[in-house]
Amino acid sequence: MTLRIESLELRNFRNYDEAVIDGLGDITVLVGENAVGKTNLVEGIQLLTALASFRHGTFDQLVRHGESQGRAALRATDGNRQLDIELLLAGKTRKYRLNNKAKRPLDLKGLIPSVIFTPDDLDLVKGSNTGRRTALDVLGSQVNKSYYTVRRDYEKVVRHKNRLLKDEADPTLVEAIDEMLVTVGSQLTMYRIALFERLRPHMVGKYREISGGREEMEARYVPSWEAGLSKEADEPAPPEGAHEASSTSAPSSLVRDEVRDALSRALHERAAEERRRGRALVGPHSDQILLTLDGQDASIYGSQGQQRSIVLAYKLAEAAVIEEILDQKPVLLLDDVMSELDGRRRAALVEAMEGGSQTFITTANIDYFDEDMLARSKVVNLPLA
Ligand SMILES: Nc1ncnc2c1ncn2[C@@H]1O[C@H](COP(=O)(O)OP(=O)(O)OP(=O)(O)O)[C@@H](O)[C@H]1O
Repeated sequence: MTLRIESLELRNFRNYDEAVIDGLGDITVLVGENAVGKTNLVEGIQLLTALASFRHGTFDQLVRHGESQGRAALRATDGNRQLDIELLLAGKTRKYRLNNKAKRPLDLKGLIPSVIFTPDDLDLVKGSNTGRRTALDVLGSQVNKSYYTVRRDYEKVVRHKNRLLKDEADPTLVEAIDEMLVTVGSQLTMYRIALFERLRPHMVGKYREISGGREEMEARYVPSWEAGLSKEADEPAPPEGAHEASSTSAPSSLVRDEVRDALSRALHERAAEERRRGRALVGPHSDQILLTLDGQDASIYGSQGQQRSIVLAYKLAEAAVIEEILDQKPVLLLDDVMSELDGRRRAALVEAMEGGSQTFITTANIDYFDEDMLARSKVVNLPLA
């Protein structure tokens, strides 16, 4: 059964010294003027659910200025069990506890999944591939612990390789690290492709709904070694029995071997160039996610409104995939997005909010919400009295 957050507690977290918000229901509207701490609250919930922050800062930034330690905690229940999740911050470190027992972030992933939507998410379309890859990886890490570890391991390998290339190390050392890069990199690519193939149809469908079918949106994952292989790799992989392993469809061995070969070949072909340029060029850290509208690059040709629709479709697709894989609706964290959307898009968002997900939405202007909705929501005025 889906877990619902009942209460939140913050101590020396961002601009909060002590804050308790309880009696939370399906929809919580956080209202307040600029800089009162609406986004900080949403960030706290994201750290306790997705175990990551969309701000991608260091942990010491989360601690209230002038303090050495901070804490964020939530209590959730599904009617049967009660969970207390706690994040303890000290200096640059963070520690999690579940029901008073120390846990690694990995242990808590997927327990209470969440999807966050902020105005900065427009960068998903307009910005670089790095942002799109990161978004995919954050989703993958929430729904599959192996995805999380593979990605972490891959980042270590690339860091190591970049150090070797920068130091102009002996090519045999680079070749040795390339073997590891092929092993871990092909796994990460396969996880990404499988997850992407789950996400894509939801995205395309949601976009069609939001835009009223005026144009066709498409999304494509292009591995760094080029489009040649992506046709085979696009084949949906068969699920692998176990709930979690099937979550991002473990790759079939045929496709896995092809990915390994293509990656290995590209590394070999571009080894001299990598040495010359002093950095790793081939691998999933250079893969691309292309978004198009009627076949044209949406980042270049899409209007602001079309780009917003793509982001909204992406976020709704994320929520759908999480529900599909984890069999529970994610918490929706919507930070100041109403003002960015026109009537049709706002309606799509409200429909999603009313689809059974627990939702936290921030706004500086309560007028964006109709009375009906406010009557069904818990309205929290910030700053707290
Ligand atoms: N570590 C910290 N210690 C103390 N204050 C902080 C810390 N980090 C951020 N702040 C402050 O928190 C305040 C509120 O930030 P937040 O982003 O939550 O505002 P907001 O209510 O979402 O505002 P807006 O409507 O403008 O987006 C800012 O004034 C910021 O300087």
